Order: sequence, then C-alpha cells, then structure tokens
Amino acid sequence: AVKHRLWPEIEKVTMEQLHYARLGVGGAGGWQLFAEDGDMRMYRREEEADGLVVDPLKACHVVKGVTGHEVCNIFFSPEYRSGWEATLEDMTVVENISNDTLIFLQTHKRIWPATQRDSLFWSHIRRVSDDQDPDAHDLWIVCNHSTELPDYPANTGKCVRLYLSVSLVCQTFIDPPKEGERIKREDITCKITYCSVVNPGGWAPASVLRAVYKREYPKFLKRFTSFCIDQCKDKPIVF
Ligand SMILES: O=S(=O)(CCO)c1ccc(-c2ccc(C3CCCC3)c([C@H]3C[C@H]3c3ccccn3)c2)cc1
Repeated sequence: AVKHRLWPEIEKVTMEQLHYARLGVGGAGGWQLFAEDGDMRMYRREEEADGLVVDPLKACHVVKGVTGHEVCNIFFSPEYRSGWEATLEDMTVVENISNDTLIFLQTHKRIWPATQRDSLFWSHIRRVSDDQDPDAHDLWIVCNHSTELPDYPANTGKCVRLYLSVSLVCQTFIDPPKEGERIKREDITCKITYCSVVNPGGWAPASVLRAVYKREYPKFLKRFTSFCIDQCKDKPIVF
C-alpha cells in the first residue's frame, strides 16, 4: 500500500520518542521530581523557548492488572477519550490515515487566565519488539505529535494553537502462574512511561503554566490509569 505523506516523519518521531522514553531520569539530565503518588513519579525540566514555558515532562508509573497493549489501545482510541481526558472540550478525528494512525483536532478547556487552546496532531500506535532483550515482553508506544493541515489553520478562531509532542510507552511483565494455570490479571504488571513537551503557542505567564502543569499532570495520569483498570478488569486479557 502506498505510504502516507507523513509516514517518514511518523517513523522518525516515533523511534526518537521511544529512545527518549527509555532514557533514565537520573544523572545530569536536569530532571527534577515534582510529584509522587504511590508508584507514580513525575519529573520535569524547566525549559523556555522564546520566553514560553515548554517544560519537558516525564512520568513513570507501574500499574497492575492491565497490559501495555490494553493501555496504549485506550490512549490511542478516540472512543475512550471522553472517559479519561477531563480537559477536553471537543475532539474530532480529521483524518483516518490507517488503522494505527489518526489525525485529531482537539479543543482543550480554557484554563484561567490562559486563553483557550486547541491542538492538531497525528497519533500513531505501534508494537515494538525489544531488540536489546528479545525475551523481554514487547513494548507498545503511542506517539502524539502536532502537525499542520491547510483545512485547519492555526490561530484563526478563538483558540490559540498549542504544539505538543507526547509519547506513552508501555512494557508488560507477567509473573508466571502455577504449572498449567492460566495467566490472571493479578499476574500482570504494566510499566508506563509518559513523556510530553507542550509549547502553549501564544503567551501564557510562566508562573501560571507551571502551576497548571503541577496540578493537572498528576491528575491526568492517575485518571487515565484508573480508567484503564476499570475498562479492562472484566474483559479477557489482550496481550
Ligand atoms: O497526552 S495528550 O496527547 C492526550 C490527548 O489529549 C495531551 C495531554 C495534555 C495536553 C495539554 C493541553 C493543554 C495544556 C495547557 C497549555 C496552556 C493551557 C492549557 C496542557 C498543559 C496544562 C497541562 C495539562 C496537563 C494535563 C492535562 C491538562 N493540562 C496540556 C494536550 C495533549
């Protein structure tokens, strides 16, 4: 099948995001822990691009009872989004590139005193076999990366267009069940790494943005992972 015009970028960004997600948060990377809740650790680096806060964020979480495939599928699929994305006012799939790649147009709820934002991004889901450790379980990754489309020009309506590059990387670990027993959900653990760089687009006060990030990101990840557990608990396991 002919590859889409975005395919080279999707391939490049997805692999870059996978590499970036695997980098640790220790050492000289400048990551500072800013939120902790149970097994969730959230780190950020304070960075500005032409006076705008674009603090990269990296969150590491461990969730029991769901697989990486299930978690990435929920994060990717439009039909689940209203169930876990509390900051969305509107969401449209504007292009169906393939069954693993969509383009979303989203309007985010206004967060006072910042102007309301919208985002236009491609979203790609993929299973990655772990080349470094073949007997480790597969990784799943979803990448959301801002893009431009002539039909949806930036900053023409009431919203300021924000630019995002986000990845969700999940790895599944299975405690071997007793001889001859089936794998149960309590034998499954999913290690989640969520990375995000959001450029708010138009001006927003640094102090306000940092306060919003500090408040919103922990809520966002907890709400998302709880939704995944609830969605999957009574369903057959999808590896
Ligand atoms: O993971 S996704 O791809 C899921 C698809 O929806 C994602 C997540 C978050 C955002 C987003 C959008 C707007 C804002 C700000 C910028 C100025 C004013 C609003 C923020 C900052 C404020 C932080 C934040 C973090 C989490 C949730 C909401 N708010 C984040 C976009 C996409």
